[in-house]
Amino acid sequence: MNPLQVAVGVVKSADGKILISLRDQSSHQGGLWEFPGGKIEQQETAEQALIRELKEELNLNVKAATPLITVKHQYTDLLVQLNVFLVEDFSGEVESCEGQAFLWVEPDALRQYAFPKVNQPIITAARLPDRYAILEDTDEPLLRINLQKILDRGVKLIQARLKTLPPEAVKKFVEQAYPLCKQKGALLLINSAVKSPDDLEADGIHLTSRDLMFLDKRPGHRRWVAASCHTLQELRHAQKIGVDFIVLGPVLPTQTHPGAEVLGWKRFAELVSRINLPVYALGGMSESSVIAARSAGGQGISAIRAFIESE
Ligand SMILES: Nc1nc2c([nH]c(=O)n2[C@H]2C[C@H](O)[C@@H](COP(=O)(O)OP(=O)(O)OP(=O)(O)O)O2)c(=O)[nH]1
Ligand SMILES: [Mg+2]
Repeated sequence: MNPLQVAVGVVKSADGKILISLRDQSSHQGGLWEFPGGKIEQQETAEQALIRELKEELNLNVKAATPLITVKHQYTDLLVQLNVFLVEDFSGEVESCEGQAFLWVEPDALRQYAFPKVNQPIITAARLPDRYAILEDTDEPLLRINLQKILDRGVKLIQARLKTLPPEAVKKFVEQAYPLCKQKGALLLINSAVKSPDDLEADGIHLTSRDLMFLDKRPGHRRWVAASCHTLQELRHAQKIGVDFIVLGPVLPTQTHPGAEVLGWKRFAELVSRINLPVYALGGMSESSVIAARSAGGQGISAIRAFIESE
């Protein structure tokens, strides 16, 4: 059966708040909060439907929208596909055209509201940025310089992938790095290949694909859990155990692995479409690849060099 196609907007104000509205009691999934939107009509693109629905429901004029995430869900009574857009460019004051309640909410507070079940990955996508920097092993002074470069570039999500640095040096580095990240409003995740990652204070853990496949449930005490994936099997396992977001690659050839087999954007898009999770593209990315990643259904890009080399 073909899913019911729905266009949905994560509308973000200039001060970073997100618009949610209350579904009418009598509607499907009634009484729950939602991101505004509605059914795509015949002969309409998802974007046209989004523009029409946001005008009809809230009197908002959407000026630009970029794809954020697509999720599919089988309710007992209905199969839906939500085509979600990020809307940062709009005009008009929000009005409740259908008498519904609405609220502007901080992204991190979205979890406190009751949404339909399928909305969980949309909430995660709304809270995450479009760039995920990987901080690689190198000697310590350079590591600090690289972290500073990443932070100065405004990247708000960072993975410390310190696989070969001795545990004491990792601990010392993370103790300095975490407060710096906090100061800049950036999240710091520790790669699971680090010895005793649980002893380090940070925002979460980034599982290697190997560690991911060994787990049969989400490491519970972590605020954020991410994972590296290369195959559909790994993606499905990550979704099953409740990982928050994924890094998938290699998408394009890299200087460090010239002959390696890559997915390409087409296969990346296919794989992303099979799961309901935010996915960052890894491998051969530059800052400008964000647009390609988002068009392919991804959350954005993950990279090592792109954020420490000069633009
Ligand atoms: N708009 C929206 N719909 C959602 C969300 N989450 C979710 O499961 N849905 C489901 C509920 C509905 O089955 C379907 C969207 O339908 P809708 O009720 O918004 O459609 P519409 O605005 O065209 O409504 P109507 O004209 O039929 O009254 O998607 C969400 O965050 N926003
Ligand atoms: Mg609607």
